[in-house]
Amino acid sequence: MNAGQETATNPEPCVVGVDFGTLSGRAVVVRVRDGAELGTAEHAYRHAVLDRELPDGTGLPPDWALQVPSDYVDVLRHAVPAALAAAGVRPEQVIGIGTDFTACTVLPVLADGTPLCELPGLSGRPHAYVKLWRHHAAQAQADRITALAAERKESWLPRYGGKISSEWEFAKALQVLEEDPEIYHRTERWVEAADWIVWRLCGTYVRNACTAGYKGQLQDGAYPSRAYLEALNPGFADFVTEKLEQPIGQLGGLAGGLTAEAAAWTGLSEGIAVCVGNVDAHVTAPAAGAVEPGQMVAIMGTSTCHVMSSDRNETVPGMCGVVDGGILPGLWGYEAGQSGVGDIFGWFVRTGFPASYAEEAAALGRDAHEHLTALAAGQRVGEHGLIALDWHSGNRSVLVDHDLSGVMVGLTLSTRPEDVYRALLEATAFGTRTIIEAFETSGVPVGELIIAGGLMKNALLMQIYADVTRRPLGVIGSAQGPALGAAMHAAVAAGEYSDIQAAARSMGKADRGVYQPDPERAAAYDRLYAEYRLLHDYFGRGANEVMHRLRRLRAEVSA
Ligand SMILES: Nc1ncnc2c1ncn2[C@@H]1O[C@H](COP(=O)(O)OP(=O)(O)O)[C@@H](O)[C@H]1O
Ligand SMILES: O=C(CO)[C@@H](O)[C@@H](O)COP(=O)(O)O
Repeated sequence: MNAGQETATNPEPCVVGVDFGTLSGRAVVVRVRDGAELGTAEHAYRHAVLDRELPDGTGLPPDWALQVPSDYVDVLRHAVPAALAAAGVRPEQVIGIGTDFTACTVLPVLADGTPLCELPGLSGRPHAYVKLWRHHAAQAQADRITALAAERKESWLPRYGGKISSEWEFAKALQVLEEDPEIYHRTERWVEAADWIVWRLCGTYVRNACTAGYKGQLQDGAYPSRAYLEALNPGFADFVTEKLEQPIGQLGGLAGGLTAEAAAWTGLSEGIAVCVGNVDAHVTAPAAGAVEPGQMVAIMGTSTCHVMSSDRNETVPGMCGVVDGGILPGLWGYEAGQSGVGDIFGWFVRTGFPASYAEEAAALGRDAHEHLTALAAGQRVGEHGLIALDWHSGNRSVLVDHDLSGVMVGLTLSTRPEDVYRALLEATAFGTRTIIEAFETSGVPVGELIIAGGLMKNALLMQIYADVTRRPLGVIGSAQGPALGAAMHAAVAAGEYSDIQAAARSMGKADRGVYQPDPERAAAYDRLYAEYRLLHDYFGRGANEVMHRLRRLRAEVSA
């Protein structure tokens, strides 16, 4: 008997979680009692990521990454009914829906939530679209935001490890003001996609505490002041009061009831609980059962987010933020990350996978990643003679600089694709170790590492992370960690659990210590890591500004 058949006769309450990722949305139907995942479905965004041109062919400069908001609604229309059907669950059994989103993924809308890119005459204007989290073209604005905050000793700056990212709400909004003032002035609300989708579901705009804190610089109940914003750019002075401020909803809180329109899209019942929005990485921590201080969850997919709660509030260099209750109520939530991980492996597969390898992989029934991984798996540590920097999508922690780029040292005429691939896997592990060390040297202990996300299927990568970090690695017990986490928050919003910790105890899943560090390999990796840190500091901390010079040259030439 499959899960669907089982539940067709079982009236137990269920919740739906929807995870809005970089390329697709995934819905999962979850049983409230024990977190059993009864059915799931995925819907790819029709426009994926717009990084070269708009749908009408208007070209985009380098470092842009946009999305089309109607693609998100299509996920509600397609993935949710398909997940329900796969689960064999009747709509009346579903008592709540929760969502999570990539972040900071942010869009300009009118006061009623209409996206500007849907207005007549604006479909050819890049700044009218959603700016995806990995839109990195606001680095110049981010640099000014950081420099001015440092100069004025703004109290919120240390909460972000001393640097504000170009990925976040203020840098992206300032870019709109400075590059397309008309779009800026027509923007009535500058809204996280995480909140926009909840707005679409329940008709109420509630700003979630997670993105407000991590991406919107809301600390101790206040945003950056008007005087600070005015000093950045006089036209930006009223950004907070005019376009950003909104009542804050706590994670797991009730945003409203499902509207008739959204009930028709999803096939769910009108009026069921719609949970306050949340972020993909942050919802995954309770899904992996990580509700104790010091349990770090790394959500490894196209990028990696490291999230951890702690009872200590310390300044950790290059944090994406420390937010009170930012992951779990009552604890300080820390977020760090790497902007490119699976994306870097994907880039190499697209550009460095020869036809002869593709033929061999096809004959063996492997995809390109599986083939390169299998070829690289037999190597001893250091055998390929390579060391790489994992900055193909910039550096999010601890340097917080998206104008940095990738490096590969040690290439020879005998270097093979699997050597480069393995060096890239290792580089991302060194990036994670750099982040863990930043926590520990700042007085925030990291006890345990639990991995979630699509990359946990790569056993070689997991073993490399255990060896490089010298930590046992656990893995989440779900292929849909974020969607499960979103569903768990929905169960809290629907009143089935008193808080997310209680939901995590019944619904969260992880297998602890699946990968153990090997002392010999760990020692060999220490030597390579020392080389990584040399390159990291040399290219990343000002000794050699070549990466920035190359960016400028590229910008001049493309202009
Ligand atoms: N076997 C593999 N080993 C390493 N990387 C992989 C493998 N298969 C896919 N990838 C990479 O994983 C990423 C997708 O991860 P996933 O978790 O599915 O997506 P997302 O981050 O959007 O949720 C892609 O960037 C792809 O290049
Ligand atoms: O930055 C965050 C969360 O703060 C993520 O949404 C972002 O890295 C995107 O994550 P994915 O790689 O799509 O899983």
